[in-house]
Amino acid sequence: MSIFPAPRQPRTHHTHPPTGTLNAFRHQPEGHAVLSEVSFSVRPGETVALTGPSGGGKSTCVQLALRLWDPDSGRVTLGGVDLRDLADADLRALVTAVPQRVDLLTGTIADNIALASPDAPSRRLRAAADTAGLLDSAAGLPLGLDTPVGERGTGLSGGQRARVALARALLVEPRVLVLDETLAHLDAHAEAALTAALRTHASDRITLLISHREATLRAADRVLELRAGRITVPNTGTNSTPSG
Ligand SMILES: Nc1ncnc2c1ncn2[C@@H]1O[C@H](COP(=O)(O)OP(=O)(O)OP(=O)(O)O)[C@@H](O)[C@H]1O
Repeated sequence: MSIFPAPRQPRTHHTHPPTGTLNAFRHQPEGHAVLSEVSFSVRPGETVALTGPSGGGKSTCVQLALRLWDPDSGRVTLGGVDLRDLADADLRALVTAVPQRVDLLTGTIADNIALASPDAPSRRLRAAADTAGLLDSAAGLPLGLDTPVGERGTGLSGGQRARVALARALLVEPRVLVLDETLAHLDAHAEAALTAALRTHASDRITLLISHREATLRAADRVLELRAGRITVPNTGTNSTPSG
């Protein structure tokens, strides 16, 4: 699985990207192969949706991109660099996952977005909130970023919390944003709209998202279906040309 280019990598990685192939991954040495010969590349700016039946290996795939695990054979690369060769701190700065259940603290929505990037200028914070849809009337927050948040996020809906979590992740400016059904708390229309907004504001950020919803899959550049640990429908997005 190759994700490229990594930020601040020399341009040569664009022209000679190595192929990242995940030959096999098992959760336990004696267990069944959860992923087999999963090989795909994602280009800067692309939004790739992973879909497929339960147990197909979607979460495992994004967990490998976060290096929660290492493949048994094969490799996962970012900008041509094997994730195993990146320092943990570098990897954490490059690849950010939005958790399904985000911890919110007492304060305002702005305070909560800023948590991971306290020094970010307010204009960037506002832009992240805007992309996450928190400034839209549809977000249902008349006080916007000044909306008070109770302990552990009380007072906010699941969808609003998901948007705050997303804005917090965007403020970090990761090169790879991972959404493992994070937006499932939103209704189908809102999830698709947010996916489309993320794609519009992607610049060279890569988004890997897991979703089952048709509208969201249509909003992605490319859809990969994982069944029993294999990609069964590679490169069949509705919006894109095939990736190299
Ligand atoms: N920590 C683990 N230890 C052992 N097996 C695991 C572990 N996590 C996942 N598995 C197994 O790996 C396979 C793939 O799981 P994974 O969560 O990646 O699938 P998924 O496509 O994301 O499914 P879902 O849509 O239900 O979340 C399943 O057979 C699952 O039981």
